[in-house]
Amino acid sequence: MTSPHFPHTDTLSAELHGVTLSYAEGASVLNGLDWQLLPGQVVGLLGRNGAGKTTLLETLLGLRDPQTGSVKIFGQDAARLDDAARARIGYVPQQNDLFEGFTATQLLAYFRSFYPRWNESRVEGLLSRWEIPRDRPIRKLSGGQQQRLSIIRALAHEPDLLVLDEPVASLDPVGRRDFLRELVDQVLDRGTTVVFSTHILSDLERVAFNLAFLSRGRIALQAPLDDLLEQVRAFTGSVSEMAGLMGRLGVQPLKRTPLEAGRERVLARLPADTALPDGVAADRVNLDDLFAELT
Ligand SMILES: Nc1ncnc2c1ncn2[C@@H]1O[C@H](COP(=O)(O)OP(=O)(O)OP(=O)(O)O)[C@@H](O)[C@H]1O
Repeated sequence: MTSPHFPHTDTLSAELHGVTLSYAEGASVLNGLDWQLLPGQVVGLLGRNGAGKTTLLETLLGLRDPQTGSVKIFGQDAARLDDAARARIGYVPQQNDLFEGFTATQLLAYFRSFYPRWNESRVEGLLSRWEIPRDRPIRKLSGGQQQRLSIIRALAHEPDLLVLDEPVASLDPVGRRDFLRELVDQVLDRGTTVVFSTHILSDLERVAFNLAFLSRGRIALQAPLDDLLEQVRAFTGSVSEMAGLMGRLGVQPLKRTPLEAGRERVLARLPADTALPDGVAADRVNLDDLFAELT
């Protein structure tokens, strides 16, 4: 999603290589993870509870130090970003970190002072449209109002990289729709790179997202949602039939699930226009199936 008026850059928005991270008392959460975010890409990060999405997003932002590997944002070491690069990032954490004693007006005035770029008319528009009380202490706002304010703060300085950790968790369906519309506008207007984690799969289907599946500490697969729905198929048969079929099609299974009596279900991504051998039944999968099988 790029157009000629965006500043041209070949630099990756974010780049992680061989990233391993474990917490002091646990097994590794990220396990040799490689990941790239291209400029203008919109990526939905999917993973089960506890898979490590928050850990990954915090590591990507340089807020956590991995034990091994490298993390770069706009080509710079994420742990040592200069001020100019920092000002190009917007972040909505899972637990909002708004100063609770401030009002929305005070909070936004405070953050405005840090950023060379600040879109006041967008801020004003969103505050009104999302009906955020401006002069009440933030701790007295509802969870959804606080989350909206956190989103406004992250959009206000027109970031080039926007990272959102479960941004819609406490929004009602109308709030989620408004938020997604705003996100799409941001991407269309500015070519922003966006990555966000969510469990609400129907929201992902509303925008032409790339999906990244986090499983066992790695990005198991990243691809445009439309391509996945078009190309991924489920096959069922004996283990030997499935091995023969995958060989004939020249594809690696994405997931193998053992069934009774020596049979298995195999999920595979077929190149576009693959002709299936006669008599082979292939089921289409939906986003729920992909989430269940790939995370
Ligand atoms: N500060 C911490 N100290 C120790 N362990 C942690 C810490 N934060 C997370 N973990 C553990 O790391 C794993 C990954 O947690 P993380 O919050 O990154 O997952 P998640 O995919 O974001 O989960 P959810 O979908 O439930 O928000 C979990 O097993 C969690 O218990």
